[in-house]
Amino acid sequence: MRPTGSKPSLSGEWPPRSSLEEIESSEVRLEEEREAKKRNDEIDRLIELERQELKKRRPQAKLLLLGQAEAGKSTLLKNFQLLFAPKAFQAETEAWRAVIHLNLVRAVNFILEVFSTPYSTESHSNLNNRSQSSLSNHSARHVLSDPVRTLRMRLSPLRQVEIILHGRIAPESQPHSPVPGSSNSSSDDFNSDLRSSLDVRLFDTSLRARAGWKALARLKRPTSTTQDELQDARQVLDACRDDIIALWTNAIVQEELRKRAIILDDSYIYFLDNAVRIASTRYSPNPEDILRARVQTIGVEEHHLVMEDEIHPGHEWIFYDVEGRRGQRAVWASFFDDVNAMIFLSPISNFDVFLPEDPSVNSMLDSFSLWKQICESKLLTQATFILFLNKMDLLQKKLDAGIQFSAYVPLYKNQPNDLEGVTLYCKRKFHAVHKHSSPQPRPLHIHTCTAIDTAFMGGLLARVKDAIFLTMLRENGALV
Ligand SMILES: Nc1nc2c(ncn2[C@@H]2O[C@H](COP(=O)(O)OP(=O)(O)OP(=O)(O)O)[C@@H](O)[C@H]2O)c(=O)[nH]1
Ligand SMILES: [Mg+2]
Repeated sequence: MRPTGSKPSLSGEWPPRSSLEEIESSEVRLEEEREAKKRNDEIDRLIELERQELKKRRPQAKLLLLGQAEAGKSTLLKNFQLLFAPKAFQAETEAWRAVIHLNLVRAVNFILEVFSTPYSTESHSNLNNRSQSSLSNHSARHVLSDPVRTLRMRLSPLRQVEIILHGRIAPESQPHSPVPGSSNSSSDDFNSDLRSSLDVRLFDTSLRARAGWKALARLKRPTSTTQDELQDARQVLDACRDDIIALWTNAIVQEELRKRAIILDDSYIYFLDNAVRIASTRYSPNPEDILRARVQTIGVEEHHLVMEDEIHPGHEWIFYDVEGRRGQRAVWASFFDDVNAMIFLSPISNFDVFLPEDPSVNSMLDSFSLWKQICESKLLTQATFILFLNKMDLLQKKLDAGIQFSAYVPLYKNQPNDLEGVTLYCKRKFHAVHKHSSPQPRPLHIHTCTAIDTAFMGGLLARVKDAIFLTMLRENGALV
């Protein structure tokens, strides 16, 4: 390129000196421009590299799992793990084996306890006067036939098995006498009095373990004593297999449980029904067994789920899984900041159940009022709300058995006592509460589900995952 504005020199030099200087300086400038471009290209390269790195690391999502006790929060979390981090889920199988064994042993010991303890007014004397008088009237109902007495003796080593397994999973707490059940909602005086007393005992004695129990259970090198103890416990359980089945299928036992209005938790029935497989020393849990295993959450647990699927590998979702009991709910709010999605579980099959922690409160009404409080929270205005109406399988069973939804939810009077009608009523109710209680409009997704049904949950959670990613993209401004 010719330097502009150069004139011939009077001294006759060509090119004139000033032009030479100009040419030199323009070359310097060109060189500087080349350097600057190189630097810019390098900066662009680094920015692109960083962008690629960021893309690889991907943003984290923060999700809250809320709802009353036994709503299925931890079970839903297991479903997320099973679907999106199957290798991590598989790695925990061994830890779950001990919990499932403990669940089974507690169910058996509970039945044995029902048959060994006559009803007593003393242990329930502080509940209420009505139940005290009623229980004392019926204390003579204690029945123990010979075959059951023999089974009780033969199964007595399971007490020790329970202590060993409990020490492995929840060493910080003492094993309680097991009460893995509740009683039905019959209006009969005796049954309803018994129900309130048993529900209180259930509340006091469910298996509670701190978040670290899995790590404890899968310690790489347990001491040889622990190893031997566990091995012994498994062998005792295996040796008791036939007797467990004999107890569970015994007509007198079933009749007595029915007479006493005791309905075992659905999960404990499942483990007892599958005792032949579970009590075997060769037993390895399958996904449904793990979803059925019950460990009550203590406080608020943080779980990191790193996606293993091909679409979002390495994405990290941080779940906050809370303890649902009434007395624990005050601490939830301290986890409400920067939440991407709030997932609320309502076990709608519980329409005829009363809270173990407060037998005067109907579980479904408690769920509605808890939902209202959460919707009202100003801290959660940015979060997407996802509501799961859970335990549809149990709802279906109850309606099929003729239990009237309207007997517990009077507003439902004169409407069909079927799954469709009841579900629609609940959906509308939750939707209306959300609409009227939220400080500002916010997305709400409502799903019905059965959290122990892996096939059903697979399709549902794939859609839920997409909805959460979409929310995150919108929040990050990537989608308008
Ligand atoms: N039948 C049936 N059982 C379910 C369903 N969802 C959960 N469960 C069982 O219900 C029990 C309680 O579930 P969890 O997930 O432990 O309940 P949670 O909400 O975490 O309860 P807390 O930790 O006490 O607050 C477990 O034994 C589950 O296997 C369901 O849809 N159907
Ligand atoms: Mg839980």
